[in-house]
Amino acid sequence: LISVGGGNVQQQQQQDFGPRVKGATIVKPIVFGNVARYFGHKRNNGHTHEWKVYLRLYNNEDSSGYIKKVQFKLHDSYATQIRVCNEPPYEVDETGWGEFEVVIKIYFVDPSERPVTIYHMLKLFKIEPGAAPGGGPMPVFTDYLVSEFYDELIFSEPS
Ligand SMILES: O=C(Nc1ccc(C(=O)N2CC(c3nccs3)C2)s1)[C@@H]1CCCN1
Repeated sequence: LISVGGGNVQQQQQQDFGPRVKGATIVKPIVFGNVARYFGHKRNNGHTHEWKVYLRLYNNEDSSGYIKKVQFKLHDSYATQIRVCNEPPYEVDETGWGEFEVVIKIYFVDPSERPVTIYHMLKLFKIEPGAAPGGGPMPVFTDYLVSEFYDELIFSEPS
């Protein structure tokens, strides 16, 4: 569970969750992850897959009232390593050849709510037991792959 810092929200009413009750806790379910598709061959630039990394509210609820922006930090070999989404959909479409960690950072409308950082390991290949030398797992390029996780943003209303 991801707790969003102790914002002094009640005075500013920055987050529009509707009427606030003292001591209440607001839970916002989120989904983040990536989808990937194998091109079926290696391109001239060495890229083999297109992929999309994303973050969304679980039920696609409107987040504009309390999420200001979402940043995706890619590997430093990508042009513009930090991709910023100032409104939904919070996603980055790219191509590549390998898997690496993407750092997702959620900034909130209320400046007193600290940003939340999520680490997602980009997944392109299914690891399946294969005939790798030494019998280890053999990465398989499947045509389409989804690697998706659930979490919750917890906003605690100071009592
Ligand atoms: O793969 C891995 N790291 C990767 C980092 C970046 C990757 C990638 O796909 N690309 C760089 C990007 C561009 N190059 C030129 C213009 S954009 C396409 S892969 C690690 C290493 C071993 C296990 N996983």
